Amino acid sequence: MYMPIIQVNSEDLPELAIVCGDPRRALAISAKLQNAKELSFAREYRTFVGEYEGVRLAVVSHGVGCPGAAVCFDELIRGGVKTLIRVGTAGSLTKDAPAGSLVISVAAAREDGLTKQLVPMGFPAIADGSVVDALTQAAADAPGVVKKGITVCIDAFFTGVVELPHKQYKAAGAVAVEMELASLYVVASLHGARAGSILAIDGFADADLAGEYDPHTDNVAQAIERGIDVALKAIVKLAS
Ligand SMILES: O=P(O)(O)O[C@H]1O[C@H](CO)[C@@H](O)[C@H]1O
Ligand SMILES: O=c1cc[nH]c(=O)[nH]1
Repeated sequence: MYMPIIQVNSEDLPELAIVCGDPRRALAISAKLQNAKELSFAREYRTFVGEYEGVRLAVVSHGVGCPGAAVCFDELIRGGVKTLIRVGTAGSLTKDAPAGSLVISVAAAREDGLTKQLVPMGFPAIADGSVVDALTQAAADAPGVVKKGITVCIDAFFTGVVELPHKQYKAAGAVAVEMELASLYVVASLHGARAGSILAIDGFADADLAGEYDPHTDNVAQAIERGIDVALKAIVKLAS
């Protein structure tokens, strides 16, 4: 079966996948695979396949925001992918997870516009327990701060004239903010796939904590690198 948006044939897709926003990050992850092969680069969707420690996986970029990412997740799952780990970046809501930390997301608050068009708002956007466990075990030896918690998925990155709900989610104990996990968890649940995520913190998203935003530091780059390594180790655990 041909997946018309990501432009990949289902016959070429393995059952495990790492997904990420940035096509350049997909390329960087593919460089850690054996026998890596690029299948397509259509719009923001760049797809590689390869092996890591003998396990076949795909690495696919999904771009920024739930609507575009959901198209990618939907096609991957319809193409036979059964397990997806998102390796992303996020803004922190807690002093306990400063820039350079890693966050394992257990569930996402649905502050996006897309998933309400798929399921009623009462439906939770939740990570799969086995994926969370695999990420937690894989991260046990990772240096630096690794925090586990609820994340917020929201469409707005910059503020307009309406106040964003970051303060309320921070007060409720959410740990980080990003832009695609509601769609990943909802689409995976709707189609019987399992999904989870590890996020590198690139600054504070809450105005009370935020300083100058610079996601391009060595500290953040190293956290992304650690997140990729944790996700690859988790993929191996989930394959067995
Ligand atoms: O680093 P990625 O995976 O792109 O994730 C985060 O970064 C982007 C915003 O800069 C959004 O896609 C957000 O979810
Ligand atoms: O969505 C995102 C991603 C990274 N950092 C943020 O503050 N927000």
